[in-house]
Amino acid sequence: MALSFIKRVFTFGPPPVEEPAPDVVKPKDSAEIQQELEPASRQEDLPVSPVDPVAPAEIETAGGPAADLPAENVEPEAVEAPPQGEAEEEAAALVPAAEPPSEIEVVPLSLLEAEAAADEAETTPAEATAVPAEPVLPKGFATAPEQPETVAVVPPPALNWFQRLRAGLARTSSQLTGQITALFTKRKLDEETLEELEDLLIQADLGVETAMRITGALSSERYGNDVSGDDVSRIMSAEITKVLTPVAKPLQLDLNHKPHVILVVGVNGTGKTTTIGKLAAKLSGAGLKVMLAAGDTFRAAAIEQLKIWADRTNSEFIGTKLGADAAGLAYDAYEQARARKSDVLIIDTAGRLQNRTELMAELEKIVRVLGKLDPDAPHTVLQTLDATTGQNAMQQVEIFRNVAGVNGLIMTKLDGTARGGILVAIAAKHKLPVYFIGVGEGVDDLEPFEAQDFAHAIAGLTH
Ligand SMILES: Nc1nc2c(ncn2[C@@H]2O[C@H](COP(=O)(O)OP(=O)(O)OP(=O)(O)O)[C@@H](O)[C@H]2O)c(=O)[nH]1
Repeated sequence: MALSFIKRVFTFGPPPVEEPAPDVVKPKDSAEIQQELEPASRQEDLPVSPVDPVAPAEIETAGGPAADLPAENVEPEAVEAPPQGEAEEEAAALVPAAEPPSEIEVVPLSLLEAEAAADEAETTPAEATAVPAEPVLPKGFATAPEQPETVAVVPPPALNWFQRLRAGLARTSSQLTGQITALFTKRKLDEETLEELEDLLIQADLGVETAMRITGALSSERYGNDVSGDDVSRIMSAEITKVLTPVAKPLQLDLNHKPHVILVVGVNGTGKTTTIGKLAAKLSGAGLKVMLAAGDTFRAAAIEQLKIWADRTNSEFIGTKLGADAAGLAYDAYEQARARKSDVLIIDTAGRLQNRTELMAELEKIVRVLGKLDPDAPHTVLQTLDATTGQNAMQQVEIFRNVAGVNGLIMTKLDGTARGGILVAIAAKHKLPVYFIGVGEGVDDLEPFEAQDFAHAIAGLTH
Protein backbone atom coordinates (compact mmCIF):
# COMPACT_ATOMS: atom_id res chain seq x y z
CA MET A 1 0.00 0.00 0.00
CA ALA A 2 1.51 3.27 -1.03
CA LEU A 3 1.35 5.85 1.67
CA SER A 4 0.87 9.33 0.31
CA PHE A 5 3.10 11.43 2.42
CA ILE A 6 2.21 15.02 3.03
CA LYS A 7 2.76 16.49 6.44
CA ARG A 8 2.08 20.16 6.83
CA VAL A 9 3.97 21.65 9.69
CA PHE A 10 1.96 24.01 11.90
CA THR A 11 3.80 26.98 13.28
CA PHE A 12 3.63 27.20 17.00
CA GLY A 13 2.20 30.04 19.02
CA PRO A 14 3.82 33.47 19.16
CA PRO A 15 7.23 33.51 20.86
CA PRO A 16 6.88 33.72 24.69
CA VAL A 17 6.81 37.30 25.99
CA GLU A 18 9.65 37.82 28.53
CA GLU A 19 8.13 38.20 32.02
CA PRO A 20 10.06 40.63 34.27
CA ALA A 21 11.97 38.78 37.03
CA PRO A 22 9.79 38.40 40.21
CA ASP A 23 11.80 40.94 42.17
CA VAL A 24 11.61 43.53 39.45
CA VAL A 25 9.06 46.23 40.05
CA LYS A 26 6.67 46.13 37.13
CA PRO A 27 5.47 49.44 35.62
CA LYS A 28 2.74 51.04 37.75
CA ASP A 29 -0.84 51.33 36.64
CA SER A 30 -3.00 54.34 37.64
CA ALA A 31 -4.63 52.46 40.53
CA GLU A 32 -1.24 51.81 42.10
CA ILE A 33 -0.13 55.38 41.55
CA GLN A 34 -3.46 56.53 43.02
CA GLN A 35 -2.77 54.42 46.11
CA GLU A 36 0.69 55.88 46.48
CA LEU A 37 -0.67 59.37 46.34
CA GLU A 38 -3.44 58.69 48.89
CA PRO A 39 -3.28 60.98 52.06
CA ALA A 40 -0.65 59.70 54.50
CA SER A 41 -3.28 58.52 57.07
CA ARG A 42 -4.14 55.72 54.66
CA GLN A 43 -0.54 54.93 53.90
CA GLU A 44 -0.40 52.52 56.90
CA ASP A 45 -2.62 49.94 55.31
CA LEU A 46 -0.70 49.97 52.02
CA PRO A 47 1.24 46.75 51.21
CA VAL A 48 4.75 47.82 52.00
CA SER A 49 6.36 44.41 52.31
CA PRO A 50 9.72 44.72 50.53
CA VAL A 51 9.12 41.35 48.87
CA ASP A 52 5.71 42.21 47.60
CA PRO A 53 6.38 42.70 43.90
CA VAL A 54 3.31 44.76 43.50
CA ALA A 55 4.05 47.05 46.45
CA PRO A 56 4.32 50.56 45.08
CA ALA A 57 7.90 51.06 44.05
CA GLU A 58 7.96 54.56 45.40
CA ILE A 59 7.39 53.41 49.02
CA GLU A 60 10.01 50.61 48.62
CA THR A 61 12.61 52.58 46.82
CA ALA A 62 12.14 56.19 47.98
CA GLY A 63 14.33 55.81 51.08
CA GLY A 64 13.44 59.47 51.53
CA PRO A 65 11.89 61.19 54.61
CA ALA A 66 8.38 60.00 53.82
CA ALA A 67 9.51 56.40 53.97
CA ASP A 68 11.33 56.81 57.27
CA LEU A 69 8.73 58.87 59.08
CA PRO A 70 5.94 57.05 60.93
CA ALA A 71 2.83 57.52 58.82
CA GLU A 72 1.29 60.10 61.27
CA ASN A 73 4.13 62.57 60.73
CA VAL A 74 3.72 62.79 57.03
CA GLU A 75 1.40 65.74 56.22
CA PRO A 76 -1.52 64.22 54.32
CA GLU A 77 -1.85 65.91 50.95
CA ALA A 78 -5.16 65.81 49.02
CA VAL A 79 -4.10 64.74 45.55
CA GLU A 80 -5.93 64.32 42.33
CA ALA A 81 -6.08 60.87 40.76
CA PRO A 82 -3.34 60.87 38.11
CA PRO A 83 -4.62 61.13 34.56
CA GLN A 84 -5.42 57.78 32.90
CA GLY A 85 -2.91 56.52 30.39
CA GLU A 86 0.26 54.45 29.91
CA ALA A 87 2.63 53.82 32.83
CA GLU A 88 5.06 56.16 31.12
CA GLU A 89 2.45 58.92 30.97
CA GLU A 90 1.65 58.33 34.66
CA ALA A 91 5.33 58.57 35.46
CA ALA A 92 5.62 61.70 33.35
CA ALA A 93 2.54 63.16 35.14
CA LEU A 94 4.40 62.88 38.46
CA VAL A 95 7.03 65.31 37.30
CA PRO A 96 6.53 68.55 39.30
CA ALA A 97 4.22 71.00 37.55
CA ALA A 98 5.82 74.49 37.07
CA GLU A 99 2.76 76.51 38.28
CA PRO A 100 1.53 76.37 41.97
CA PRO A 101 -0.86 73.43 42.49
CA SER A 102 -4.63 74.06 42.10
CA GLU A 103 -7.04 72.84 44.77
CA ILE A 104 -6.43 69.19 43.86
CA GLU A 105 -3.18 68.43 42.09
CA VAL A 106 -0.98 65.49 41.35
CA VAL A 107 1.92 66.36 43.62
CA PRO A 108 5.19 64.69 42.62
CA LEU A 109 6.27 62.16 45.16
CA SER A 110 9.75 63.67 45.33
CA LEU A 111 8.11 67.00 46.14
CA LEU A 112 6.01 65.25 48.81
CA GLU A 113 9.19 63.92 50.26
CA ALA A 114 10.83 67.34 50.07
CA GLU A 115 7.86 68.98 51.80
CA ALA A 116 7.84 66.21 54.41
CA ALA A 117 11.53 66.85 54.94
CA ALA A 118 10.92 70.61 55.23
CA ASP A 119 8.11 70.04 57.76
CA GLU A 120 10.33 67.71 59.71
CA ALA A 121 13.22 70.18 59.65
CA GLU A 122 10.92 72.82 61.25
CA THR A 123 9.69 70.48 64.00
CA THR A 124 12.80 68.41 64.60
CA PRO A 125 16.23 69.73 65.75
CA ALA A 126 18.73 69.64 62.92
CA GLU A 127 21.01 67.04 64.55
CA ALA A 128 18.15 64.56 64.67
CA THR A 129 17.55 64.90 60.90
CA ALA A 130 19.11 61.66 59.74
CA VAL A 131 18.07 61.50 56.07
CA PRO A 132 19.16 64.29 53.66
CA ALA A 133 16.20 65.71 51.67
CA GLU A 134 16.00 64.20 48.25
CA PRO A 135 16.65 66.80 45.59
CA VAL A 136 13.58 67.96 43.72
CA LEU A 137 14.19 66.68 40.24
CA PRO A 138 13.71 69.10 37.39
CA LYS A 139 10.98 68.58 34.78
CA GLY A 140 11.73 65.69 32.55
CA PHE A 141 13.46 63.65 35.23
CA ALA A 142 12.07 61.11 37.68
CA THR A 143 13.55 59.05 40.50
CA ALA A 144 14.77 55.79 39.09
CA PRO A 145 13.34 52.68 40.77
CA GLU A 146 15.94 50.66 42.68
CA GLN A 147 15.57 47.78 40.30
CA PRO A 148 15.92 48.79 36.63
CA GLU A 149 12.68 47.94 34.90
CA THR A 150 13.09 45.17 32.38
CA VAL A 151 11.31 46.00 29.19
CA ALA A 152 9.83 42.88 27.68
CA VAL A 153 11.31 42.50 24.20
CA VAL A 154 8.63 41.09 21.96
CA PRO A 155 10.24 39.79 18.76
CA PRO A 156 8.38 40.65 15.56
CA PRO A 157 5.82 38.00 14.66
CA ALA A 158 7.45 35.25 12.59
CA LEU A 159 6.39 35.24 8.96
CA ASN A 160 4.37 32.21 7.98
CA TRP A 161 5.75 30.07 5.19
CA PHE A 162 3.67 31.70 2.43
CA GLN A 163 4.83 35.15 3.49
CA ARG A 164 8.40 33.90 3.35
CA LEU A 165 7.73 32.39 -0.10
CA ARG A 166 6.30 35.71 -1.31
CA ALA A 167 9.22 37.59 0.22
CA GLY A 168 11.66 35.19 -1.41
CA LEU A 169 9.99 35.55 -4.81
CA ALA A 170 9.50 39.28 -4.41
CA ARG A 171 12.48 40.04 -6.63
CA THR A 172 11.08 37.91 -9.43
CA SER A 173 7.51 39.16 -9.00
CA SER A 174 8.24 42.85 -8.46
CA GLN A 175 10.63 42.94 -11.42
CA LEU A 176 8.12 41.14 -13.62
CA THR A 177 5.01 43.06 -12.53
CA GLY A 178 6.89 46.37 -12.70
CA GLN A 179 7.97 45.69 -16.26
CA ILE A 180 4.50 44.44 -17.23
CA THR A 181 2.82 47.53 -15.79
CA ALA A 182 5.26 49.77 -17.65
CA LEU A 183 4.61 47.82 -20.86
CA PHE A 184 0.82 48.01 -20.68
CA THR A 185 0.20 51.59 -19.66
CA LYS A 186 -2.43 52.95 -22.07
CA ARG A 187 -1.61 50.50 -24.81
CA LYS A 188 -3.91 48.24 -26.70
CA LEU A 189 -2.80 44.67 -26.91
CA ASP A 190 -1.07 44.16 -30.25
CA GLU A 191 1.63 41.96 -31.77
CA GLU A 192 4.41 44.26 -30.59
CA THR A 193 3.31 44.30 -26.94
CA LEU A 194 2.79 40.52 -27.04
CA GLU A 195 6.38 40.03 -28.27
CA GLU A 196 7.74 42.40 -25.61
CA LEU A 197 5.77 40.53 -22.94
CA GLU A 198 7.14 37.21 -24.16
CA ASP A 199 10.69 38.54 -23.82
CA LEU A 200 10.00 39.70 -20.26
CA LEU A 201 8.65 36.29 -19.27
CA ILE A 202 11.66 34.48 -20.75
CA GLN A 203 14.02 36.86 -18.93
CA ALA A 204 12.22 35.86 -15.71
CA ASP A 205 13.41 32.27 -16.37
CA LEU A 206 9.84 31.03 -16.96
CA GLY A 207 10.97 29.30 -20.16
CA VAL A 208 9.85 29.74 -23.79
CA GLU A 209 7.03 27.21 -23.54
CA THR A 210 5.35 28.88 -20.57
CA ALA A 211 5.97 32.38 -21.95
CA MET A 212 4.13 31.42 -25.12
CA ARG A 213 1.28 29.88 -23.13
CA ILE A 214 0.82 33.14 -21.22
CA THR A 215 0.93 35.43 -24.28
CA GLY A 216 -1.36 33.07 -26.14
CA ALA A 217 -3.94 33.11 -23.33
CA LEU A 218 -3.72 36.90 -23.08
CA SER A 219 -4.08 37.35 -26.81
CA SER A 220 -7.17 35.18 -27.09
CA GLU A 221 -8.80 37.01 -24.21
CA ARG A 222 -7.77 40.63 -24.77
CA TYR A 223 -6.30 41.15 -28.26
CA GLY A 224 -7.05 44.64 -29.59
CA ASN A 225 -8.36 45.85 -26.23
CA ASP A 226 -6.84 47.84 -23.41
CA VAL A 227 -4.99 45.61 -21.01
CA SER A 228 -3.91 46.42 -17.45
CA GLY A 229 -0.91 45.02 -15.59
CA ASP A 230 -3.38 43.29 -13.26
CA ASP A 231 -5.04 41.52 -16.21
CA VAL A 232 -1.64 40.18 -17.25
CA SER A 233 -0.67 39.11 -13.68
CA ARG A 234 -3.98 37.28 -13.31
CA ILE A 235 -3.61 35.41 -16.61
CA MET A 236 0.09 34.74 -15.90
CA SER A 237 -0.75 33.21 -12.50
CA ALA A 238 -3.48 31.05 -14.03
CA GLU A 239 -1.23 29.71 -16.79
CA ILE A 240 1.69 29.05 -14.40
CA THR A 241 -0.72 27.18 -12.12
CA LYS A 242 -1.71 24.98 -15.06
CA VAL A 243 1.96 24.14 -15.70
CA LEU A 244 2.76 23.42 -12.05
CA THR A 245 -0.34 21.54 -10.94
CA PRO A 246 0.66 18.24 -12.61
CA VAL A 247 4.02 18.22 -10.75
CA ALA A 248 2.72 19.22 -7.31
CA LYS A 249 2.52 15.71 -5.88
CA PRO A 250 2.96 14.05 -2.49
CA LEU A 251 6.11 11.98 -2.01
CA GLN A 252 4.89 8.37 -2.22
CA LEU A 253 6.39 5.99 0.36
CA ASP A 254 5.94 2.29 -0.41
CA LEU A 255 6.19 0.83 3.06
CA ASN A 256 5.58 -2.73 1.83
CA HIS A 257 9.24 -2.84 0.88
CA LYS A 258 11.10 -1.61 3.93
CA PRO A 259 13.31 0.32 3.95
CA HIS A 260 12.00 2.85 1.46
CA VAL A 261 15.29 4.32 0.18
CA ILE A 262 15.55 8.03 -0.56
CA LEU A 263 18.80 9.10 -2.21
CA VAL A 264 19.42 12.86 -2.06
CA VAL A 265 21.63 14.38 -4.75
CA GLY A 266 22.51 17.85 -5.96
CA VAL A 267 25.14 20.46 -6.44
CA ASN A 268 27.25 21.72 -3.52
CA GLY A 269 25.42 23.92 -1.07
CA THR A 270 21.94 23.40 -2.49
CA GLY A 271 20.64 22.24 0.89
CA LYS A 272 20.82 18.44 0.67
CA THR A 273 21.83 17.75 4.27
CA THR A 274 19.51 20.40 5.69
CA THR A 275 16.60 19.11 3.64
CA ILE A 276 17.32 15.55 4.80
CA GLY A 277 17.07 16.84 8.38
CA LYS A 278 13.75 18.49 7.63
CA LEU A 279 12.40 15.34 5.92
CA ALA A 280 13.58 13.18 8.84
CA ALA A 281 11.78 15.46 11.26
CA LYS A 282 8.52 15.08 9.36
CA LEU A 283 8.88 11.30 8.97
CA SER A 284 9.91 10.54 12.56
CA GLY A 285 7.32 13.04 13.75
CA ALA A 286 4.77 10.91 11.89
CA GLY A 287 5.96 7.87 13.85
CA LEU A 288 8.12 6.29 11.14
CA LYS A 289 11.50 4.77 11.93
CA VAL A 290 14.15 6.68 10.02
CA MET A 291 17.84 6.03 9.37
CA LEU A 292 20.18 8.67 7.94
CA ALA A 293 23.33 7.62 6.07
CA ALA A 294 26.26 10.01 5.62
CA GLY A 295 27.11 9.30 2.02
CA ASP A 296 29.11 12.52 1.77
CA THR A 297 32.39 10.84 2.75
CA PHE A 298 34.46 13.76 1.46
CA ARG A 299 33.76 16.28 4.18
CA ALA A 300 34.01 15.57 7.92
CA ALA A 301 31.76 18.57 8.51
CA ALA A 302 29.06 17.04 6.32
CA ILE A 303 29.19 13.78 8.29
CA GLU A 304 28.98 15.68 11.57
CA GLN A 305 26.18 17.89 10.26
CA LEU A 306 24.07 14.86 9.36
CA LYS A 307 24.79 13.26 12.74
CA ILE A 308 23.44 16.36 14.42
CA TRP A 309 20.31 16.22 12.31
CA ALA A 310 19.88 12.53 13.20
CA ASP A 311 20.13 13.32 16.90
CA ARG A 312 17.76 16.26 16.56
CA THR A 313 15.14 14.21 14.73
CA ASN A 314 15.40 10.96 16.72
CA SER A 315 16.68 9.18 13.64
CA GLU A 316 19.30 6.44 13.54
CA PHE A 317 22.63 7.36 11.94
CA ILE A 318 25.19 5.44 9.99
CA GLY A 319 28.48 6.94 8.84
CA THR A 320 31.91 5.76 7.83
CA LYS A 321 35.46 7.03 7.94
CA LEU A 322 36.44 10.05 5.93
CA GLY A 323 37.37 9.25 2.34
CA ALA A 324 35.70 5.81 2.37
CA ASP A 325 33.81 4.62 -0.69
CA ALA A 326 30.35 6.18 -0.75
CA ALA A 327 28.83 3.21 -2.58
CA GLY A 328 30.15 0.90 0.16
CA LEU A 329 28.52 3.17 2.78
CA ALA A 330 25.23 3.01 0.88
CA TYR A 331 25.44 -0.79 0.78
CA ASP A 332 26.10 -1.06 4.53
CA ALA A 333 23.39 1.46 5.28
CA TYR A 334 20.82 -0.54 3.37
CA GLU A 335 21.81 -3.75 5.16
CA GLN A 336 21.64 -2.00 8.55
CA ALA A 337 18.30 -0.35 7.79
CA ARG A 338 16.83 -3.68 6.74
CA ALA A 339 18.20 -5.45 9.80
CA ARG A 340 16.85 -2.74 12.09
CA LYS A 341 13.51 -2.64 10.29
CA SER A 342 13.78 1.03 9.43
CA ASP A 343 10.81 2.34 7.51
CA VAL A 344 12.85 4.89 5.58
CA LEU A 345 16.56 5.15 4.78
CA ILE A 346 17.71 8.57 3.59
CA ILE A 347 21.17 8.69 2.05
CA ASP A 348 23.05 11.97 1.82
CA THR A 349 25.64 12.42 -0.91
CA ALA A 350 28.53 14.77 -1.51
CA GLY A 351 27.74 17.94 -3.39
CA ARG A 352 29.06 17.77 -6.91
CA LEU A 353 28.88 19.98 -9.96
CA GLN A 354 27.16 18.37 -12.85
CA ASN A 355 30.28 18.79 -14.98
CA ARG A 356 32.49 16.70 -12.67
CA THR A 357 32.40 13.39 -14.51
CA GLU A 358 34.29 11.40 -11.87
CA LEU A 359 31.91 12.52 -9.18
CA MET A 360 28.93 11.79 -11.35
CA ALA A 361 30.36 8.30 -11.94
CA GLU A 362 30.43 7.80 -8.15
CA LEU A 363 26.75 8.62 -8.03
CA GLU A 364 26.04 6.04 -10.74
CA LYS A 365 27.89 3.46 -8.65
CA ILE A 366 25.82 4.22 -5.53
CA VAL A 367 22.62 3.67 -7.53
CA ARG A 368 23.99 0.43 -9.04
CA VAL A 369 24.98 -0.99 -5.65
CA LEU A 370 21.60 -0.24 -4.11
CA GLY A 371 19.92 -1.87 -7.08
CA LYS A 372 21.80 -5.09 -6.33
CA LEU A 373 20.16 -5.19 -2.88
CA ASP A 374 16.68 -4.15 -4.04
CA PRO A 375 15.90 -3.84 -7.74
CA ASP A 376 13.58 -0.88 -7.02
CA ALA A 377 16.09 0.92 -4.84
CA PRO A 378 16.70 3.77 -4.59
CA HIS A 379 12.89 4.18 -4.61
CA THR A 380 13.12 7.98 -4.58
CA VAL A 381 16.00 10.02 -5.96
CA LEU A 382 15.53 13.59 -4.78
CA GLN A 383 17.47 16.47 -6.25
CA THR A 384 17.77 19.71 -4.31
CA LEU A 385 17.74 22.89 -6.39
CA ASP A 386 18.85 26.19 -4.93
CA ALA A 387 16.25 28.79 -5.92
CA THR A 388 18.89 31.49 -6.06
CA THR A 389 20.79 29.90 -8.95
CA GLY A 390 18.25 30.53 -11.72
CA GLN A 391 18.94 29.17 -15.21
CA ASN A 392 21.76 26.80 -14.17
CA ALA A 393 19.24 24.65 -12.30
CA MET A 394 17.83 23.44 -15.63
CA GLN A 395 21.19 22.00 -16.65
CA GLN A 396 21.67 20.45 -13.20
CA VAL A 397 18.38 18.59 -13.51
CA GLU A 398 19.20 17.30 -16.98
CA ILE A 399 22.54 15.81 -15.93
CA PHE A 400 21.57 14.45 -12.49
CA ARG A 401 18.47 12.94 -14.02
CA ASN A 402 20.49 11.06 -16.63
CA VAL A 403 23.15 9.91 -14.15
CA ALA A 404 21.18 9.13 -10.98
CA GLY A 405 17.63 8.73 -12.22
CA VAL A 406 16.27 11.75 -10.37
CA ASN A 407 12.51 11.28 -9.91
CA GLY A 408 11.66 14.18 -7.63
CA LEU A 409 12.70 17.73 -6.87
CA ILE A 410 12.88 19.98 -3.83
CA MET A 411 13.54 23.68 -4.40
CA THR A 412 15.35 25.23 -1.45
CA LYS A 413 16.06 28.80 -0.31
CA LEU A 414 12.81 30.22 -1.66
CA ASP A 415 12.94 32.55 1.33
CA GLY A 416 16.10 34.12 -0.05
CA THR A 417 16.52 36.23 -3.18
CA ALA A 418 14.92 33.50 -5.18
CA ARG A 419 14.67 33.34 -8.95
CA GLY A 420 11.86 30.84 -8.75
CA GLY A 421 10.80 31.22 -12.38
CA ILE A 422 13.19 28.44 -13.41
CA LEU A 423 11.09 25.89 -11.54
CA VAL A 424 8.24 26.61 -13.96
CA ALA A 425 10.52 25.99 -16.95
CA ILE A 426 11.86 22.76 -15.39
CA ALA A 427 8.34 21.56 -14.65
CA ALA A 428 7.21 22.31 -18.20
CA LYS A 429 10.19 20.51 -19.72
CA HIS A 430 10.88 17.58 -17.35
CA LYS A 431 7.48 17.09 -15.73
CA LEU A 432 9.33 15.93 -12.59
CA PRO A 433 7.36 16.00 -9.32
CA VAL A 434 8.21 18.89 -7.02
CA TYR A 435 7.57 17.53 -3.52
CA PHE A 436 8.63 20.32 -1.18
CA ILE A 437 10.00 23.81 -1.02
CA GLY A 438 12.58 25.07 1.48
CA VAL A 439 11.68 28.39 3.06
CA GLY A 440 14.33 28.76 5.73
CA GLU A 441 17.10 27.03 7.63
CA GLY A 442 14.89 25.77 10.44
CA VAL A 443 13.80 22.17 10.85
CA ASP A 444 10.16 23.13 10.11
CA ASP A 445 10.98 25.26 7.08
CA LEU A 446 9.97 22.65 4.55
CA GLU A 447 6.51 22.95 2.99
CA PRO A 448 4.66 20.69 0.56
CA PHE A 449 4.81 22.31 -2.87
CA GLU A 450 1.52 24.00 -3.83
CA ALA A 451 1.16 25.01 -7.49
CA GLN A 452 -1.23 27.93 -7.04
CA ASP A 453 0.64 29.42 -4.06
CA PHE A 454 3.84 29.41 -6.07
CA ALA A 455 2.13 30.87 -9.16
CA HIS A 456 0.46 33.61 -7.09
CA ALA A 457 3.78 34.46 -5.44
CA ILE A 458 5.60 34.74 -8.78
CA ALA A 459 2.79 36.83 -10.27
CA GLY A 460 2.81 39.07 -7.20
CA LEU A 461 -0.79 38.22 -6.30
CA THR A 462 -1.81 38.00 -2.63
CA HIS A 463 -2.54 34.58 -1.23
N1 LIG B 1 17.56 30.46 3.74
C1 LIG B 1 17.65 29.13 3.53
N2 LIG B 1 18.84 28.50 3.72
C2 LIG B 1 18.86 27.15 3.48
C3 LIG B 1 17.72 26.43 3.06
N3 LIG B 1 18.09 25.12 2.92
C4 LIG B 1 19.41 25.06 3.23
N4 LIG B 1 19.87 26.28 3.58
C5 LIG B 1 21.23 26.64 3.97
O1 LIG B 1 22.09 26.42 2.87
C6 LIG B 1 23.41 26.09 3.34
C7 LIG B 1 23.85 24.78 2.69
O2 LIG B 1 22.99 23.76 3.19
P1 LIG B 1 23.50 22.24 3.23
O3 LIG B 1 22.39 21.42 3.71
O4 LIG B 1 24.79 22.16 3.95
O5 LIG B 1 23.77 21.99 1.68
P2 LIG B 1 24.45 20.70 1.02
O6 LIG B 1 23.83 20.55 -0.32
O7 LIG B 1 24.35 19.55 1.94
O8 LIG B 1 25.94 21.20 0.91
P3 LIG B 1 27.22 20.31 0.58
O9 LIG B 1 27.37 19.38 1.73
O10 LIG B 1 28.30 21.32 0.46
O11 LIG B 1 26.92 19.61 -0.68
C8 LIG B 1 23.28 25.96 4.86
O12 LIG B 1 23.70 27.17 5.45
C9 LIG B 1 21.77 25.79 5.08
O13 LIG B 1 21.36 26.29 6.35
C10 LIG B 1 16.49 27.18 2.87
O14 LIG B 1 15.43 26.66 2.47
N5 LIG B 1 16.50 28.51 3.11
